[in-house]
Amino acid sequence: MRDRLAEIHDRAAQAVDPDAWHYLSRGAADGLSVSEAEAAWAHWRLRPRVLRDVSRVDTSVELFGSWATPIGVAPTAFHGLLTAEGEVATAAAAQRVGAPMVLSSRSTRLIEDVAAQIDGPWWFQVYLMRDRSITDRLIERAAAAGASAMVLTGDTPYVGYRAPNPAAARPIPLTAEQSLVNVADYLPDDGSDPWESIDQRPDQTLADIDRIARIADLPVIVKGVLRGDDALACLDAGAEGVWVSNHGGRQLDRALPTAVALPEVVRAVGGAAPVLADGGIRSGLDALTALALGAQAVFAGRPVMWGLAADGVDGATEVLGGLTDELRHVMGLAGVNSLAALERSLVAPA
Ligand SMILES: Cc1cc2nc3c(=O)[nH]c(=O)nc-3n(C[C@H](O)[C@H](O)[C@H](O)COP(=O)(O)O)c2cc1C
Ligand SMILES: CCCCCCC(=O)C(=O)O
Repeated sequence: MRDRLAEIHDRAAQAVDPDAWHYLSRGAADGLSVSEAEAAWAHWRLRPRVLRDVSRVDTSVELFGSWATPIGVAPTAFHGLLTAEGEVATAAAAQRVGAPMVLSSRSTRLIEDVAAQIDGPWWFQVYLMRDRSITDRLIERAAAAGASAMVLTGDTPYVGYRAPNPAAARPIPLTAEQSLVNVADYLPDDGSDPWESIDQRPDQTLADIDRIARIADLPVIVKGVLRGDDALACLDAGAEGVWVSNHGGRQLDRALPTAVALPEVVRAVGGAAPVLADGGIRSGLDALTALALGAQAVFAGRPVMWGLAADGVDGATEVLGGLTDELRHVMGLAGVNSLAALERSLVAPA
């Protein structure tokens, strides 16, 4: 899949506006975390089992819904930059593969139009916006449209510093219609800058977990956790899952790679709740490593965006389907035929 992904990546780079490409590719500050994320998975080695019946390898998983694969779509903003159908195309690809889809609060298509593509559950990612009532309405709409969980992103009290493209006229080449599609009806009509109402809210706290769970009447997973003690604090505050992530290296540069932080979080949680993970997942081997380290599901951010940009629904389907096929293949080679059979003893530090 790595070769195929490299090819999709290169075609995507040619297909999209250079400023959009800069937005999706860049990391925060010096870009250390973004460049470390992929390589960190290869610091683990596999300890396969032999003579296990792997004539059928099952990748299905139950996790706030039933899925054919534990490799899902991480929430990423502004898919309208990549393909005309935006998140509607992403959802169609997730539906084809049976992958969990997490819709970003910053989508460029109506929540209801995206939900209509999926015959079953999906999850909604929550950003707490300056005007709390706008966030609350988005949560209510997502729940009404069929979301089965809320993913509260905890690592973005404000957006990390990302060097601008020196040649860019605008940091993100979005139309106002794209960026405000879900919130236009709630904005003040006094001529003020709409971003003042919907910008990130820096005073978010653990108490927001319970608040969101009550508004949605759904489980809340906290995304962006990199420490065991923080995972426990989130669970104590009412979270029903934690998601290990450094936001694709776009928030706090030098934050730990997921491949390093995941074991500490899994140990601390001790099976009390699901642990999810993202960051640098580019192959079935990366996914297998994360799942054996104790993640119940893993998510791809940029690779899905590359697929969308290169080939719309078909491209995103190829990425999700290709990663899943490769996971199935390497599970068999490791001597495991179901996700339940994956366990920590299958991996060791290099
Ligand atoms: C262009 C872009 C936009 C993103 N937008 C969001 C977002 O709206 N909400 C969120 O929680 N995370 C967002 N993320 C972070 C992803 O959910 C995920 O943590 C990260 O992309 C995983 O790393 P990967 O790109 O190496 O797979 C974004 C990432 C990228 C690259
Ligand atoms: C300028 C608004 C960016 C919204 C945050 C999207 C995101 O999480 C990311 O770019 O990363």
